[in-house]
Amino acid sequence: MHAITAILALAAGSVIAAPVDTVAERATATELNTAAKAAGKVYFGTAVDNGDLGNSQYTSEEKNTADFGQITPANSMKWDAIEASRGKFTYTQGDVIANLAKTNGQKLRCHNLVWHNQLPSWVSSGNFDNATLISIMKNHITNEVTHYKGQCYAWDVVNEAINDDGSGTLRSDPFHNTIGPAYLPIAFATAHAADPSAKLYYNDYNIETLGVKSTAAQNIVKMIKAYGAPIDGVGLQSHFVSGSTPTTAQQVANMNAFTALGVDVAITELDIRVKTPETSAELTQQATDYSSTIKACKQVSRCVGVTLWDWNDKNSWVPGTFPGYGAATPWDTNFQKKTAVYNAIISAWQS
Ligand SMILES: O[C@@H]1[C@@H](O)[C@H](O[C@@H]2CO[C@@H](O[C@@H]3CO[C@@H](O)[C@H](O)[C@H]3O)[C@H](O)[C@H]2O)OC[C@H]1O
Repeated sequence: MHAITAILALAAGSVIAAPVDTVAERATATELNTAAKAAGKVYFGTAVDNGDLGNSQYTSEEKNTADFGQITPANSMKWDAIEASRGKFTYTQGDVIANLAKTNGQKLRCHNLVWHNQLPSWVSSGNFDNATLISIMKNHITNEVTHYKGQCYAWDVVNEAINDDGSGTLRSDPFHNTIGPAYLPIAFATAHAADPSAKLYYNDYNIETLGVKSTAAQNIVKMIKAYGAPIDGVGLQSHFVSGSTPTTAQQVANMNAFTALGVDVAITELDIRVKTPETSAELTQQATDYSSTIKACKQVSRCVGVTLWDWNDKNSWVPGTFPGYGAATPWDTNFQKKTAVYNAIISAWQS
């Protein structure tokens, strides 16, 4: 169900096309992306991984823009995929995802430029001095952002810079260890110079409720701005566990702390894992947890959209990463919709 476009005549001779979101439209938007847009959001989307594209059941749903108006490459734009050897840039796999977005009319969230994981060993073990590593990082960012210039709605510029030890300090990784905290504003300023129209995000997990790590992420936003570099948003990854997913109120309070700093927020990697084998009671709880999370984004006007990581249990990274857990997405391993979860998301957008 697409938004009706009304033509509003304003001043003499000037005509502006504006989307009209009517009550009737909101009530009849019955797919994930159409419902999100009817609720005023920019998109509802999903991660897409190149290795999954050989399956026609997968691709026919992946390109269904009624459900997914946005896609994120799960792996193919990461440093190890793009610049596995110093100065040798390979865009084949990233281009496959970028072209899918273009062909299907989906927004592209580009992911990611600077991260301690999936970083080739020539960078992680290179023991470069400060000036050399700054030059390597800037060259990587400039080359990749320029290659995708005009195609990325947003870039996750820096991923997961904060420690998990409850200290709120920056992670010990090659960038922080060598360049210091300034690597963050340098990365954002470099990305902006290469594509001024892409929205630039800091993206992390366990920053979805107020607390030490969320405060550290807020401090990153402040620091980037204090250096005079641009930052447009914070990505709340939202890899949740069913039964201990934060409440709507907790997520809203946290989102508001970020938006008070003048940035957007987005739920960038939503999945809600359950202990496997899953019971029907657990799947009912999971539907409630999806609902709580969507309601939070619905209630915060600067929460621009939600991305699933991934949309189905067959291709989800969860069972391989969190042993004993799975069934984390709204579609099962046979690509069948989990009706309770799917409908809970739609109802939450309509709430
Ligand atoms: O063997 C690797 C395999 O382990 C790798 O898995 C990917 C790891 O990253 C996953 O995405 C991240 C999940 O959470 C956040 O921390 C990050 O922001 C995301 O990038 C991705 O879904 C997995 O497929 O894939 C490549 C294989 O060579």
